[in-house]
Amino acid sequence: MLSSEVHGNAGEDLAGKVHQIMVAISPSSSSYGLGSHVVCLSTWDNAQHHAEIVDHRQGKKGAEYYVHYLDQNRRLDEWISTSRIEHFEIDSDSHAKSVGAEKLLPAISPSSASLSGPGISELKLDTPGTLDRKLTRNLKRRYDEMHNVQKGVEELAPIEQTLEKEHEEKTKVKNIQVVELGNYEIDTWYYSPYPEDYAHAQKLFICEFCLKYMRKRKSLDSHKMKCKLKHPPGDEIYHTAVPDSGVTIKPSELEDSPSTTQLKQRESSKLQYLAVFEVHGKLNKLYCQNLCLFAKLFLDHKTLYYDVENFLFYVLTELDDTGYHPVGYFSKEICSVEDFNLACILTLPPFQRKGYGRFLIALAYELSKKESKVGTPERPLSDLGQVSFRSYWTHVLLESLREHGGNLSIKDLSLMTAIRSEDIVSTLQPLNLIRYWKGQHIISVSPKMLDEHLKNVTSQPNWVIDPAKLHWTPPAAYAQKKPR
Ligand SMILES: CC(=O)SCCNC(=O)CCNC(=O)[C@H](O)C(C)(C)COP(=O)(O)OP(=O)(O)OC[C@H]1O[C@@H](n2cnc3c(N)ncnc32)[C@H](O)[C@@H]1OP(=O)(O)O
Repeated sequence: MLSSEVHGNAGEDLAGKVHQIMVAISPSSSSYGLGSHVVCLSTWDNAQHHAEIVDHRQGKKGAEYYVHYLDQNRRLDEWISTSRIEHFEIDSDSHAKSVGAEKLLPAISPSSASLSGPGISELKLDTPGTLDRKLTRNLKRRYDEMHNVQKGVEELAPIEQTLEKEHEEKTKVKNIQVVELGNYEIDTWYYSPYPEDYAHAQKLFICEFCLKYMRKRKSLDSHKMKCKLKHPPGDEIYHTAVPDSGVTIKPSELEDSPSTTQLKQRESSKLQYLAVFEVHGKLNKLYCQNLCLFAKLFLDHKTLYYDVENFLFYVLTELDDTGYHPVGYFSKEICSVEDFNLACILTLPPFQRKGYGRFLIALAYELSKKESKVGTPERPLSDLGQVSFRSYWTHVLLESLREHGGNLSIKDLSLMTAIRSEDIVSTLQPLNLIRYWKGQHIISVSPKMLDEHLKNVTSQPNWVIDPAKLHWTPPAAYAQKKPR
């Protein structure tokens, strides 16, 4: 496949530029000033929430406000009409202070209050705040490290604070509201720095094979006639078939290239054929840039957009008789000095909570095993990233301990699973399976404790990756490859 077959865009002539958010009308024409605090009815649960006015504009039916719900993730920010604003909070400062304090410890645990909204049906978060008040600064730092808690802006170094504030300012209003990809129309979650001509389109049309983005359906239709890609432009490194029930078909039971008849048979028996493609950032730059811009619509934090050359992208696809349709991906730095085995991970919203995130995480660790390395995901982790990694680590570690009768050191476990020691400690400690003895952490576990914990894990399918079926060469060998 030639990389020139990937049709168009990414940065276009504006590569690397991040756009300013438009402010449609001046603050004076609004009855709620920017930054003021209100109580309003959200559209995602129709309940009252404290919110902050982030932006405003003149809509067809009057003033509209872009609000950030103070106790929620930014993916739930939205434009609402004045009729949804129930009242204005005069004492916004004191409220802001209390909310700021609550936001310090967003640790995620499987118990406690749940949260809902688009794409987030049951995210469970610890009720924060109480713990914070009891911790000294030192203890809190240790707690944060242990639990992957992200720092508040005020805790960052000055240069990081400036960058963080700039990032917040530039990305505070979601620019593109909807994307159409294949058979799906997907509501976006966050701002993405598409080039100026596209950055403020209400909706973008995206070719699901080359990820070129367009503003008009007719452009997409004519593009489809020309685009020859039927899968991501790279090498297939793994395939498997999974039934809807989540039980794995052994890769050995799969023929190498399924025929249309076989695919139809699978369809009737509700089998889903999955394939993962490795796409090299240097060999297929445009595709990878388009992928990053698209992924940013669902990733809150800074991510790479244009400097993709030093990364590999592992794109998970579902196969049907029209082609390989992307459902998620993760990126991996070719040479990570910090032992990161995954930079960014995304499952597209329509495919979330089906086990694909865990499949991709498991794949990232299988690649680390092939490299004889231990790995860890790049920080910061998003709330959904944390919950997914913690679930994967918990499951894999408990299973390994059960298999070996609990008689393993942290180092043994790390070598066996490719999970970094710090992640092992932070996973097993809250389960009371770690003791601190003579200055070190040691695993302290009985079969009964393991059985108890294992009863509570995994509601999602757990697709096992068969290392023997993984066709993959560690990245060092890529230095010699030429663009295709
Ligand atoms: C290093 C980084 O990249 S951090 C950034 C991570 N990426 C993002 O935040 C982008 C947006 N989010 C996503 O793309 C997805 O939510 C992912 C990739 C994090 C997870 O993908 P999914 O395909 O939904 O994950 P999957 O179905 O395998 O579930 C994994 C675990 O997370 C849990 N989980 C996933 N979504 C949710 C949710 N909304 N609420 C509660 N739990 C959830 C699942 O229940 C499962 O745990 P369990 O087996 O213990 O039940």
